[in-house]
Amino acid sequence: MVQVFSFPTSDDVAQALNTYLAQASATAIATTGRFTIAITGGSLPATASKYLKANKAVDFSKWYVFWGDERCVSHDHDDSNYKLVKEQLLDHVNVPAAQVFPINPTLIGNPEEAALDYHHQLASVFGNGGVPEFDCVLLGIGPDGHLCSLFPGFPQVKEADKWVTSIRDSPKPPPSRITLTLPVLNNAKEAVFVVTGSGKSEMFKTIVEDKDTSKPSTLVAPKSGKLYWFVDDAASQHLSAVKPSTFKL
Ligand SMILES: O=C1O[C@H](COP(=O)(O)O)[C@@H](O)[C@H](O)[C@H]1O
Repeated sequence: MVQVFSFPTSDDVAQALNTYLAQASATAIATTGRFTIAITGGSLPATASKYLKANKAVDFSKWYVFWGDERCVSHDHDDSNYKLVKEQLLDHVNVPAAQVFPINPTLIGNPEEAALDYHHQLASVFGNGGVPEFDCVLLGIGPDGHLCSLFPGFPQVKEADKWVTSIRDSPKPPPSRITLTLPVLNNAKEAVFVVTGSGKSEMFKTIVEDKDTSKPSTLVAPKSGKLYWFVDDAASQHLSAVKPSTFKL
């Protein structure tokens, strides 16, 4: 079930995400005792965390936090997606340090090794038996239609076996990165995109309505069928055939 939820403002998106994530977390914890989530960088962490970080009903002690992609920089670098999520969310909530899985900072000079290490970090939580099954992957889109560090026309988009891959020539700086692959993203129980602002409105339509498969974001199609788009009206302004749904859980 693909659903687009469009809200008047980005603040409304932040409030709805708080509601959604609180419920998704509670459901997963009631079922499995934990909530596993992959979070990306860019503009998403601020929107997703705005209300969530103060939500006392969420049991963050049961969260296991991974990154959808990471730039090969130190943890305190301004380009670090870890730093971003730490400052926006993790510094404000009680996720145990042992349940937070950033890139190994000793391997940032070697993206291939860092990707392999990240595979092992995933395996330490999900086991080696099969593709990790996140409760939720929280994703953004780039203006070119990329997601995570899967860029249009780059071979990483076609990766069919590895859970984590690397890139040394990212068209968006910094050039060296690691990223979860589509097999992992599409094995998530729920995939949630967040898009705000008019700047991405054309690309949002290209992905959701035109289904342009040259854009990596179009290729996110969880086997579970649960794909949600949380967007503001500025981002959804060009939709015509796709009608946003009323948000309710
Ligand atoms: O480089 C990246 O870009 C995308 C999109 O970022 P945004 O700033 O356009 O929202 C992001 O999802 C990804 O994690 C990041 O590494």
